[in-house]
Parts: sequence; C-alpha cells; structure tokens
Amino acid sequence: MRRIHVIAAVIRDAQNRILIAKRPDHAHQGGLWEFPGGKVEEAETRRDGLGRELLEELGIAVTEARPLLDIRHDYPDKSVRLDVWLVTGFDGEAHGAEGQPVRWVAAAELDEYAFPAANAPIVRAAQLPEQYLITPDVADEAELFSGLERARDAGIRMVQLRQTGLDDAAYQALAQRVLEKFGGDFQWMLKGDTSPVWPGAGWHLTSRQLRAMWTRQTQGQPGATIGSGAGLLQDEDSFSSPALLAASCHNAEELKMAADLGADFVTLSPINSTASHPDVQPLGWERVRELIDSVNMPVYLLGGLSANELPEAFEAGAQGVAGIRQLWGRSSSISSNVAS
Ligand SMILES: Nc1nc2c([nH]c(=O)n2[C@@H]2O[C@H](COP(=O)(O)OP(=O)(O)OP(=O)(O)O)[C@@H](O)[C@H]2O)c(=O)[nH]1
Ligand SMILES: [Mg+2]
Repeated sequence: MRRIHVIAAVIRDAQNRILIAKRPDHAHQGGLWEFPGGKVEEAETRRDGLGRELLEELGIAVTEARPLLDIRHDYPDKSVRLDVWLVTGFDGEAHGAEGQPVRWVAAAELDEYAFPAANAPIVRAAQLPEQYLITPDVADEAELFSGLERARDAGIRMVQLRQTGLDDAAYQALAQRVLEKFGGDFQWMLKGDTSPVWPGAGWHLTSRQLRAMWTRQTQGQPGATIGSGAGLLQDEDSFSSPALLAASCHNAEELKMAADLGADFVTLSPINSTASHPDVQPLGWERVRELIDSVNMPVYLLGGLSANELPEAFEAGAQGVAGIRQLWGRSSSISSNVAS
C-alpha cells in the first residue's frame, strides 16, 4: 500500500494550550479528534504543506514552526506517514474554516479526547518538554535540593531522579523526600525495580531492565537467567501502569523493545563522547537520524549535549535533549556518569 504523506500540526498558544479539531463523521477515522493538517501535495515542501493546510482548515498563517515527530502507521485500509510539526507562532484567529469543531485544550487534558490510533505518540510528544534533566550524583541532599530549585527556575519541567550507589530502600526514601518538596514542579521519572507508587510519577527503565521486561512480556519466560537485581521479573504486578514508561536505549534493538512495551518515550545515547565515558563509541548524528526514523516514539538525545544542541536535535527528529551536568547548571561540583 502506498504510504500517504500527511502533515499534522500541534499548535500551541501563549497559554500553553493546544488546538484540536474534530474530523467529519464521513471522513477516514471520522468523528475522532485530530491535529489539524492533511495530505502534502506532490510539488510542495513539508513547510509549505503545513502552511497551506492550516490556512485552509483554520484560517491562520504560520509564522513559527519546527518538526516535532515523524511517525508511520498502517491502518487496515490506509498507510500514513504523519509528519508532525510544532507551531508556536501564527497570524490570525484559529477557527474551523471547514465547519469543523475546534477546541483549545491544556496539554494534560489531551488524554481525555478520542484520537485515531496513530496519534498516541503525538499526544505524548505534545505533552513532553524539550529538556529532560537527569540528576547528577551529589555530595548531599542540600546540593540536590538547591540544584532542583535552580533547574525549576531555569525552566526545566521533567526530571529523572538518579543517584548511583543507593540501594532500593535508600533510593525510595530519597524519592519520597524529593517528591514531597518538588512533586508539583516537575514531571518526575523514577528509577528502581518496580513501578513507582507516587501518583503521576513515571518509571524510567535501564536498558537492562528493558531487555528483561521485554523478554518476560514477549517470550513468556521467567527471565531467571537475566540477573537477580531485576525485581520486575519476579513480580507480575510491578507492571502496574506508571504515569509514563520510559527506557534507556543505545541501539535499534533496544528501541524496538521499548516500542513493543509501549514506552511513552526513550533516551538514546551516547550521541557524543563524554568525559565520563571516553572509550564509548558515540552514535553520531547520521546514525541517530536513522534510529529515530525507525520508531514512532519521542526520543531524547543523551550524551554530551546541552540546550545549545536543541536545533540539531529537532532537525534529527528528536523530542529534545536529555542531560546530567549539561542541564544541571554551573554550581554542581561532583562528576557523574552517563545514565545507564
Ligand atoms: N490531519 C490529521 N490526519 C490524521 C491524524 N491522525 C491520523 O491518523 N490521520 C490520518 O491521516 C490522513 C490525513 O488526512 P486528512 O483527511 O486530514 O487529509 P486532507 O486534509 O488532505 O483531506 P482531504 O482528503 O479531505 O482533502 C487521514 O487518513 C487521517 O485518518 C491527525 O491527527 N491529523
Ligand atoms: Mg485535514
């Protein structure tokens, strides 16, 4: 089946609301909500297609846009490439120029609307920030707390609590203290052997956990040979749904495993060589582009990148950048590793 190239727009206004429209009942995937857009014409660039579709459907002229997510989906009757752009600037008042209902909704409310099956990763991409901070190892809790305050003030909105060398009990106790103080400031991603118990917190799997969980879920094996640390192998109920499921990936195989498990997003590393891992071969941008292209999930690039590299990351199709020291700010004195 020929794959149809469709441009779709996540349009965000100054209040961080997102515009959705309702598809006509008689259309493909009719009656469901959608991100405005449509088929790219033969002689048209992606950006021109975006501009034309939003003018036709909403009566707005796009002034600021960048690629957000590129996905491929096969419906029983149709194969589509959904080339999704984030639109943050436009002239005119958006309205249903073709008579379709349109609505501005808060990003978190998108989950309450019925979209076509292909749209699940678009909804995640619309909700997730551009930067994903992974906490560095710190000397003490005061340093952790002041760093988190600094990150919050710098506009960081999602944080993975990582602290090497803690056993699970010590980590859980730390997580409790951190979330009591900063619970509402960030989307939290926690590590550990089981799905986090804190409401709203997500679970970030190491690549080792990802492999173990994938093996258990897809092969129905007990996974006894994979290692004793993976508590998730022993407890079926540990896969109670966290708010978000993420995983650390380094290659095509791990990306596919994460996709199979329905991960909401992944990190991909290492992009560049880092001082902490001078001997690890970096992926390089060309390979990164290919890897991102092979999956339908938001991908954060990790390893020697800061917010300065966001344009390159977007251009490669990534959701944004993840970082430890690069996103933590200047006053952190303790060196840390690239996340597992
Ligand atoms: N615009 C849009 N299309 C989507 C989304 N999700 C999704 O699966 N699609 C599919 O992508 C295809 C694009 O369709 P469209 O109907 O908007 O195309 P169009 O504006 O050029 O419409 P037309 O064919 O009536 O001229 C449809 O098969 C639709 O089901 C989405 O969020 N937005
Ligand atoms: Mg359309």
